[in-house]
Amino acid sequence: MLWQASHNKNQVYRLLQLREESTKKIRIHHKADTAEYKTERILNSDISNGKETMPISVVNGEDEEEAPTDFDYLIANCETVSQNINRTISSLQGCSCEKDGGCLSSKSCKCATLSKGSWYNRNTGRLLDSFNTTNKSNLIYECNQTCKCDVTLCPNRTVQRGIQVPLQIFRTKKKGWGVRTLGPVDKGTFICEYIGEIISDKEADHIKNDSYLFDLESKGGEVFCLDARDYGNVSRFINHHCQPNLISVKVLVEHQDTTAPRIALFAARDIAINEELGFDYGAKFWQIKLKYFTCECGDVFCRYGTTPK
Ligand SMILES: C[S@@+](CC[C@H](N)C(=O)[O-])C[C@H]1O[C@@H](n2cnc3c(N)ncnc32)[C@H](O)[C@@H]1O
Repeated sequence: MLWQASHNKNQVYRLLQLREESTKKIRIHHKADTAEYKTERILNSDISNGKETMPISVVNGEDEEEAPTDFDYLIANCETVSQNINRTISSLQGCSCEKDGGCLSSKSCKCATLSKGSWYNRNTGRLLDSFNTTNKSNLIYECNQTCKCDVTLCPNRTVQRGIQVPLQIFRTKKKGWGVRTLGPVDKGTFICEYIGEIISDKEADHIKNDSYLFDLESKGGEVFCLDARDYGNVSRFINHHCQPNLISVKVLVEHQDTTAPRIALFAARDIAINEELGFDYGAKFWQIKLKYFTCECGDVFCRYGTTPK
């Protein structure tokens, strides 16, 4: 009887082992097969904990890594030491447009005049093709707290309205975490802001992990960087791409100190559902990082891969 019991126990154990092995095989088989059959674990249904306008889920169909928890999710830039940024309300210029009537009309809207034009489509809020994204000193002045326009109707408040497209953090094959869109996105759509801690360029020279830095490149005055290592949002997971589907635009909202603009990421072209998002980290990043790893963007025109074209 004892033998029988232990025999049965062994059998059950072996059966369980076999089931586990076959499950593993199925998972591996599916992994090697088409992406559609991948077993994807939902690790977090909203890493922002309700802070964003839309939930940001985290999934992993590649390895055993759990959702990242080593940073604080913020939806606005922060400082851990006070920086020399002019945030006085008296230096803020706003428009006197009634309701939404005049906003974005260069003739009467002060914010459009400061922006040297109107750069958002008044119906969709999308960035217009006419905005020159290659000139990094171009700035968009969104309407602010001193403007007379109606906040809900004003067409010059795209970035301050927050994320409007469903985004997901997912495990990539070769680049750690990445971000993709769960719906199709039209060219010019605001995707998300690059959030981080505002630090001076001198502080940036001495930080241990420089992988999450975004250079604010100011001409004259203080030079700041955004460091998303410890404080950031979904954008800290967006990888570099040599032919990116995102472009960055400097935007001023609640203060107009041009040395510390907000960084908004917009769709550089139409983006397909489930497509990974990427922006160009710039030559400075790769000058340092090429000593340690090469670009895995996989584009035929990749500039920093193992076989640069
Ligand atoms: C701002 S983080 C992006 C999120 C990162 N993948 C993660 O898992 O947290 C930048 C780091 O991601 C990786 N990365 C980003 N783009 C890459 C690329 N095109 N090729 C290889 N690694 C990349 C590098 O390790 C880089 O230092």
